[in-house]
Amino acid sequence: MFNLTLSFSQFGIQKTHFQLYDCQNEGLKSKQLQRDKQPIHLVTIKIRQLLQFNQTISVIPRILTQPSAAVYNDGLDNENYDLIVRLDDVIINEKTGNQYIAKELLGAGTFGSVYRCVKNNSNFAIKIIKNINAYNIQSMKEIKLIRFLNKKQEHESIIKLIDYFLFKNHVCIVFPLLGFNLEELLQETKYQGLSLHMIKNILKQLIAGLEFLHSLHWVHCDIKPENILFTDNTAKQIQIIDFGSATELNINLYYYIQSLYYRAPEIILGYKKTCAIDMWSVGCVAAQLYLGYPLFQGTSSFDQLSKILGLISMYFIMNHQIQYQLRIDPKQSKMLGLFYQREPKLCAQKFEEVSE
Ligand SMILES: Nc1ncnc2c1ncn2[C@@H]1O[C@H](COP(=O)(O)OP(=O)(O)OP(=O)(O)O)[C@@H](O)[C@H]1O
Repeated sequence: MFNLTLSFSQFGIQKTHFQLYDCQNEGLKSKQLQRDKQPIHLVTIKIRQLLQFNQTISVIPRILTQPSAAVYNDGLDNENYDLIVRLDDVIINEKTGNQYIAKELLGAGTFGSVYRCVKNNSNFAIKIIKNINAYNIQSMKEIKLIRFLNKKQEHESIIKLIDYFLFKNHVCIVFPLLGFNLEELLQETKYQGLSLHMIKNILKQLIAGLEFLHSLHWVHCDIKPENILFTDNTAKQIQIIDFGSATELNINLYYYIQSLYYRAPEIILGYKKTCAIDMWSVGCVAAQLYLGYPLFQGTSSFDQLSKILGLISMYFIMNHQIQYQLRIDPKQSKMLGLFYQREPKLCAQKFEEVSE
């Protein structure tokens, strides 16, 4: 909590709620003003009314984390075990003294929330893992793998690790700040799909990154548009992120991996995983970039499999004329050719053929 001279614009642009405290009454008079619930002019009037009393007003910085109510870890965490982070909170690596100042929430996933932070005028992305034991263990594996990959080669398609530490019982992983992800890019196109030239550029880099990962006998296990980010706004270079689900090739898992729309049939059927499961996801991503929407939108594992079989069997059985008569989207059928090549190099070749 800190004192400041109020300026209305400071409040007008808030996306989430903020709290006002009357210092003369030491926290007794708390007003939670929610922009979603009250029109902004009402909020402004209330602030004006408060100012007329010529009181010193302190503002608790805007909470970036959602939900924002304190529940666990002595009030430090919310109901999802996420650390509650406020604007300008300092996230410190106690060992090195590195201080990162929280600026904005970039995204939230299963394992934690990612914030844009600033240190010495440079931007970083910090993934703050939920305070859950299994997730802590998983995040340590993610750190170990990215360190291993970075050490082998600073591959341009793989995210780099900058720092990691424990802060208020949360594992924090510091990455370079990247640009938008492929899902956000599709959103920008109003889900109309990208040009073949752009898809080709993205896929080449994605396949090169996976080829490198697979050559070291690791499988990413969660390739999807949200985990492929451009390094900056020029939208030229991509990087693969989120190695939290990655596993070594020879380790058998007895639970479902991969996000449903990008899940390979052999995983749904319970067969042993190979690097080819990542290539299945690449095929799904390729189709999505072209079509603008996910090719197989199953509602369950079973439904996912039946959607895959439905489309693939059509590809086998029907010639182009029949496809046209049945009004099958020719874009969909064209992209299906990609699914038969699950070896990165051959897939790249096939893509060249398809996109010519
Ligand atoms: N380095 C980065 N720069 C910019 N944004 C990022 C960065 N890392 C992650 N993000 C954003 O945060 C989101 C969540 O990150 P991430 O996938 O690592 O979290 P997660 O908890 O492992 O998610 P999931 O539920 O997919 O496993 C991403 O989709 C992306 O939009």
